Amino acid sequence: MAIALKSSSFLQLKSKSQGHLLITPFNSQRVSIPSRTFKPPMATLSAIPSVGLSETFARLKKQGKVAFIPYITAGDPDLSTTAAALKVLDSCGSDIIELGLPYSDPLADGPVIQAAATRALARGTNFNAILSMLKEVVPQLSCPLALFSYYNPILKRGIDNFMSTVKDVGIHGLVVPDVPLEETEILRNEAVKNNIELVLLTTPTTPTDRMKAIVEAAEGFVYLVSSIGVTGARVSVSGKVQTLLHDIKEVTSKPVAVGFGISKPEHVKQVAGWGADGVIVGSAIVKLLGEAKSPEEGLKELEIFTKSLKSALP
Ligand SMILES: O=P(O)(O)OCC(O)[C@@H](O)c1c[nH]c2ccccc12
Repeated sequence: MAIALKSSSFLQLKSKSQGHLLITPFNSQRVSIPSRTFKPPMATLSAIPSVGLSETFARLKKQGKVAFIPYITAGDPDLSTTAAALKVLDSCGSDIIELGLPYSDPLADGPVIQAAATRALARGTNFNAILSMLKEVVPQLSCPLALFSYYNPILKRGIDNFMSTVKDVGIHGLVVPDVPLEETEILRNEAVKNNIELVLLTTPTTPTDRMKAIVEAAEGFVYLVSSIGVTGARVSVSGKVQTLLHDIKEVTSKPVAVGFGISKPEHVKQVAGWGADGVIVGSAIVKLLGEAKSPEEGLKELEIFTKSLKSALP
């Protein structure tokens, strides 16, 4: 299964020196997939934040604001710290939180998130435990949650089963980095049934026609990967992002959030200034939580860091 998935990945991954991975788009064939209008979850889920990703972006846009979207890996350093971290991120003004399911073969991740996933799995973090944690914590959050998962764990559970299960714990969005656009239809069909928005990614090397098809099919927001390679903090954000944002915005009015390598308030400010609707920060936060002397220390540092990133945004 893993080999078949790799060969058909949306992000084709090529080995590079020093074990790094280069991400290039899979192919340039254009496929037209109808987009849909997001419907908010039913009132019966009133305990759970009922505002989805697109609605969150729409609200922020009216206020002239840019979404702050932190990413953390579930189970690192342990699930109770993840639960506490979700609450800290929420109370410090995160607009959407991206929560990663730890996976043993995280192809698009750099050393920091790979290590976080390894630690989480080594502690025995599994899907059911993550679901139980979410069931308790999501009703206490005011911002929506997007789950990040590689395709294999979703397939393993059955796509329909996976979607209805995560919907039941209040998940609003899904990011799957290794599904080619051509294979997203089945995922989207199940996502639609469960009011889950399927976020799609475009990279600096995605050909224009393919970018247009991705943007057309994306829900919630378009994830613009800022640079080729794997996740991880970088010294600066490539100036190319400004042009890429411009190109995407010429073909869509859907919100665009930029991620990969964004790790400082200056980066966040710069990307917002270039017209992004949202900014995603992963590795810098994951590192801080994973390398803290204790979970308590990590949560304190998380609060300070999140506030500094958030306050750099309009
Ligand atoms: O870690 P970074 O460089 O800040 O990048 C965002 C990020 O962590 C998150 O969106 C993400 C984690 N793993 C991924 C794999 C592919 C695409 C995106 C991701």
